[in-house]
Amino acid sequence: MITIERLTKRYDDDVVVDDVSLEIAEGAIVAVVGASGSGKTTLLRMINRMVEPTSGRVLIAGEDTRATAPHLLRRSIGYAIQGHGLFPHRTIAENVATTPKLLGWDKARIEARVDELLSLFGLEPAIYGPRRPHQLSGGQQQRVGVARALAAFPRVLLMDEPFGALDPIVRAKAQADLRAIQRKLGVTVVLVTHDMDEATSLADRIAIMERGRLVQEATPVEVLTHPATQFAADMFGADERPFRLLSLKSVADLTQPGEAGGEPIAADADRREALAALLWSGRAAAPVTGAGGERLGIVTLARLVEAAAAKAR
Ligand SMILES: Nc1ncnc2c1ncn2[C@@H]1O[C@H](COP(=O)(O)OP(=O)(O)OP(=O)(O)O)[C@@H](O)[C@H]1O
Repeated sequence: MITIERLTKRYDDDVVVDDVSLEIAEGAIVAVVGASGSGKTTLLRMINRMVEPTSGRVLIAGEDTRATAPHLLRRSIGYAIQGHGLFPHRTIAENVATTPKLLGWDKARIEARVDELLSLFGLEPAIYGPRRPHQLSGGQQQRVGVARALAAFPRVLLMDEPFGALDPIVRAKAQADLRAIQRKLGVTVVLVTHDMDEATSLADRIAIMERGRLVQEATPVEVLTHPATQFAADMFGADERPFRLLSLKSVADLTQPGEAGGEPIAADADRREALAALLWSGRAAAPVTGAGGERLGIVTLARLVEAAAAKAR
């Protein structure tokens, strides 16, 4: 749905994005990761023409982005950044309404859309709509930033470290919200992040940048188990890899018949959580329960340890 073809950006003699080609499927979440200065933000900003490529092109739904004036293109592509970029003197409702207003939607339609989005992000419209950004917490502002980016039904959402400033608990909630909302709206997301857990848990595919070049583009499992370069391996941390691999799948299909005592583990819990629960409580197995609390069997420490090995994928 987004086709990036031989995209290059040069500043004088500096090649900051170097001949990058990438296909992004409709409705996918792609995380772009890489060291600081590797060209992630520049790549992202070439998609909505905030930065004009030196050469190469971007197609969205088959259409060359150069066919549309940049300011019009940006109305059809959501953009959310760290620090939210909210207009401080506008209310939350006005912030979310920014693009619909530019598009000339009528008042009733804008109001309905603002209410819908604020509710979707767990912000009561009557309470938060009239407030100014400084009257919200960082996590709430971040959600407004994403709501604003989604207001005019973009097919593409670009996110540059949108959760970077959030504490781990709020961040996990924001990531879960994004996942749920993305699935609901079917929007294609390109997400620049420094957080490898975020990349592995949120993204369908991970694009790894190294000095302007795209060195690997693959699923999280592939990136973890078959990193294309030493740098790609280092990025995901040798000592973290087994745990990240475990976090990609639930315990459901490791469940086996048997009896075990103690606190049960939900079948949809991820395997990393299950391993932590067993290690922490000093058990070799735990009961597994379904959505309705029914017993499905047990998961053992041994199965989890087996599943953490690269060859187990
Ligand atoms: N307008 C510009 N003029 C000159 N050089 C630039 C410009 N914008 C970015 N660069 C350079 O391009 C390189 C890539 O920058 P970019 O912001 O894309 O990297 P990044 O991977 O997003 O980094 P970070 O993770 O630190 O945000 C950097 O070396 C940066 O200094």
